[in-house]
Amino acid sequence: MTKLSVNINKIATLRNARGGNVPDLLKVATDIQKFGGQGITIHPRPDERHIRYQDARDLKSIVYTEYNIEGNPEGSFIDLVLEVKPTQVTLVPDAVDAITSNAGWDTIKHASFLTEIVQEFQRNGIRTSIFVDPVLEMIEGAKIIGTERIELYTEAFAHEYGLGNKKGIEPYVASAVLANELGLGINAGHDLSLDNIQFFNQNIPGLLEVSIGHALISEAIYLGLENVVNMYLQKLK
Ligand SMILES: CC(=O)[C@@H](O)[C@H](O)COP(=O)(O)O
Ligand SMILES: NCC(=O)COP(=O)(O)O
Repeated sequence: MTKLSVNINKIATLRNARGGNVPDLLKVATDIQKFGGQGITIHPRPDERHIRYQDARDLKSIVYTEYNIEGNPEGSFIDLVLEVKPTQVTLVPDAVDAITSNAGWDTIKHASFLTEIVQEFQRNGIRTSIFVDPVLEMIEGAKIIGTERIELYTEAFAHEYGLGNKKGIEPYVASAVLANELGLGINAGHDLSLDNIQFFNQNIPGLLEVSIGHALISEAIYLGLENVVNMYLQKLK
């Protein structure tokens, strides 16, 4: 079964809106795991617009499932991840001012940089994943870098699926087939939702983990967090 890792960035967004501790991020992370969530994902950005670096530290003792920290591997982010030592680090080529993640790595152009970073995290017992577009050359480049996993950037799939075009899955299927042949673990994320997750999961061979945040937290406003987590788990069977 594909594991569900819930990205709690947007809980932190709501919390930060009033400067206090409501909603309590640590309680939400605890409850998500109690409801059956198999991982917690955070994406601390340099401006700490939602997840703060201290949240990453505080969550370490709370997350007993899989702990995934995503971000652009620059100075303070690297130090934070090496300090916290999560289950997994997902490397994302985000610009500092990006409203959200909007591209995968060029694993050919940045091969030497990413190889060095991946080896540093692996030496510290942290599983690595590289955020990539569903482009075969990028998958091959990720293998050469030596990462254990890739994360397929699923915005394009979600957009096409929302327009009724199921063919948008095709590059992801081809990428997954190649990743399986190369022995790369496959994660996926960005704009996945209750609407599109079952079709995606049913069509991607070897999918290990999906990380879902924006849609899931938004859906929980109407359906309740425990109910939504279980709806995703049912669709991921
Ligand atoms: C890499 C990825 O797709 C997610 O981490 C996404 O970037 C969520 O970030 P925001 O919650 O800041 O949109
Ligand atoms: N890696 C994707 C993630 O963590 C959540 O992305 P989204 O569901 O908030 O778009």
